[in-house]
Amino acid sequence: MSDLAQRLTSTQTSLRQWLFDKALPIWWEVGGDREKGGFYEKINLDGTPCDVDRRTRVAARQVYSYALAKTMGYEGETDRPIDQGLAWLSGPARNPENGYLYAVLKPDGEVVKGEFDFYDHAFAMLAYASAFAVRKDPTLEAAGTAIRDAIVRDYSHPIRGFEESNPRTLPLKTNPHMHMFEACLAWLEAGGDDEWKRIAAMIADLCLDKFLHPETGSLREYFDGDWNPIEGEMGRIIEPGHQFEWGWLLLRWTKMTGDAKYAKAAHRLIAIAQDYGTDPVRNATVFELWDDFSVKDNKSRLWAQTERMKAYVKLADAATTPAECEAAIAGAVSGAEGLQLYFNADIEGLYSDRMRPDGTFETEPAPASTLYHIICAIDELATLSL
Ligand SMILES: O=P(O)(O)OC[C@H]1O[C@@H](O)[C@@H](O)[C@@H](O)[C@@H]1O
Repeated sequence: MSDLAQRLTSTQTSLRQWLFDKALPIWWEVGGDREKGGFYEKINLDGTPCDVDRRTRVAARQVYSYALAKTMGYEGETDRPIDQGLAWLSGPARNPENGYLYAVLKPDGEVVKGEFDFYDHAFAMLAYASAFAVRKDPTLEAAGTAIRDAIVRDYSHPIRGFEESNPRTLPLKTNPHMHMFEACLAWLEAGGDDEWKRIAAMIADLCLDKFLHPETGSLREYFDGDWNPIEGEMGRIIEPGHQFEWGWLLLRWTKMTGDAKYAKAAHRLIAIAQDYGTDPVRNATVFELWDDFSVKDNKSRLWAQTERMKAYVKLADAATTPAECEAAIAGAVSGAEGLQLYFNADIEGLYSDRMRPDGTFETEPAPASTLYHIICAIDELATLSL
């Protein structure tokens, strides 16, 4: 067995064990709030729940995580966490007057941030898609499409894409579009209707036409109302984690559409994130660059390592030669080894979120929102073989 094949098998095995034996149990047994419903936002490093304000995306992401766990063959508890997350989304987090979701709640359900947040709604649609994929319950499809149709009705940009609020506030952001795209792809895979396809196609083209820098092919974050990069420093920010994440999505979209232009864009995004946004010394993808590819913020968050893995898995899948495939697998394995650096908490199943530029980690509670990234990357890695 080659060295790479050995590293692949070893990361696949140890990550799956960590996920099934440690992480999924603790993020339900401790992370699920049996009393007030929903999920705790974080778990303290001593293994106790950290009962701070809750972002709605956390309940949505936990639904996704436990639905995916079920499809991965995890035999622990999945139905109860899925039910508890869905109950939070359709209960305390939902404004009964208009069906939109509040973005942040106090643990007792009091609304902290009630304004429309496109990002959290994208995750709610992803949650319904993943629950629908494992249950085929038509009420889940109805809930997901109801959110989508309301957003199309109330928040469509006059030309294409979506607004952040109505009336408009700027900047417009690529990040929620990325997660809307992700939700659309999840719905298409789960058998959703053609409107998901229309929106996915619209976002993919908006990405290629406007989000990407016409000369360098990098993806920027913040835009004015006409989809030009916003003036000043904000318009120059590039997140390597997002280059990988869009790369992963665009490669999936290439497979669905057969159109090579999306793959070309994805290859470039992944190369940028690797060459300029990944520190070989720490084996860590960093947080932010400027659009000339100099480093803006050298800390490394866990989620970006999972995006690196996911992007390389899809590159391996799309490879046209054995050498290309092997290089992509090497990228995925290196991402997996980078991810494992974050699994350094005393209580297994918890993790660090932020690595400092010197390679040490911030000591802080583990965020629940990260499990969704990890499980997706582990599931993707499991598809590789050498
Ligand atoms: O910071 P949390 O909420 O855990 O999310 C982690 C990250 O997820 C990614 O998919 C991106 O959307 C990032 O912008 C975000 O920061």
